[in-house]
Amino acid sequence: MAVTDEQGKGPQGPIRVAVLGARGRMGVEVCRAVEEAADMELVAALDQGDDRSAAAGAEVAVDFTTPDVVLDNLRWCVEAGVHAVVGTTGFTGRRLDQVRDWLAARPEVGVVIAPNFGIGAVLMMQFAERAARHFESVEIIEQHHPRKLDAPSGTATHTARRIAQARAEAGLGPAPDATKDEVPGARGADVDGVRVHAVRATGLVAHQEVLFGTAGETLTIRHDSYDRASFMPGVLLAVRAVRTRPGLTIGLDPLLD
Ligand SMILES: NC(=O)c1ccc[n+]([C@@H]2O[C@H](COP(=O)([O-])OP(=O)(O)OC[C@H]3O[C@@H](n4cnc5c(N)ncnc54)[C@H](O)[C@@H]3O)[C@@H](O)[C@H]2O)c1
Ligand SMILES: O=C(O)C1=N[C@H](C(=O)O)CCC1
Repeated sequence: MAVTDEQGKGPQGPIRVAVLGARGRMGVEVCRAVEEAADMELVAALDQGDDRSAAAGAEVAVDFTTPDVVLDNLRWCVEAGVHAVVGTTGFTGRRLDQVRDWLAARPEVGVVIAPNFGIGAVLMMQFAERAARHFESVEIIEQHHPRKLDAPSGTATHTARRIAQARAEAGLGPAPDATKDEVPGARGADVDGVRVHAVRATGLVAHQEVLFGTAGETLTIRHDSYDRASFMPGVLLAVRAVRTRPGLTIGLDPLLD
């Protein structure tokens, strides 16, 4: 593994980065950001059907593919000793345990999996977690472009889990809801007891509102990504950090702190 300093410019030069999903909406943006970063070098830009072994020369692989292929990519990275930064969604608790198992056999490898690399989105989730114990009601409304494959979004699912955990720790029960008669789906998905509503519309990129309510007041915490450029500072931050963070890091929070 290459020896590099904190900025990535070590005796062996810039951080060698491979991008998986390079022709996708995020992949194109990540390739551009890596090429523009003075301390990084794009050594492989791979998409479906390409030979993955071209990424073996990378120190860090960035994966923005699809939930059905990401685990296979990640397993390959860990086994090849390539650190991984993963933005692809679909990580259930079981999938994360699977990644931990692979990492146990390669403890020097680092993996960062973040449902959202937008700094504003990371703060929105932190604020929502902090507010959670003060409000009896909470619902999440996420809005995305219509070509998105998964619903609800990884960000909304992650936010809901964090809110549910904070509510449980505060001893809050289920949010009040008298609904008896429901058109299926009208009340959204139930993620750990938190209702999540997924909107898809042309013109949107990635947006989320967390709506809290209690007697006489509501609090809305909202984040908007209008452009995929919003994710790039977080992706580059993770690429720089992952080499010195062996094991699994979930979310960008520990890197921001
Ligand atoms: N964490 C974040 O901040 C963040 C931000 C945006 C999107 N996402 C997530 O990233 C993922 C990708 O989003 P997108 O909008 O770029 O999707 P996309 O469909 O535009 O791109 C996915 C790309 O992966 C490629 N691909 C499929 N199988 C592959 C394989 N086996 N190897 C290499 N490439 C393969 C596809 O051909 C495609 O080019 C989604 O899960 C999305 O939810 C996360
Ligand atoms: O465009 C997408 O797809 C996005 N996916 C992530 C999610 O599911 O939360 C992050 C936001 C954009």
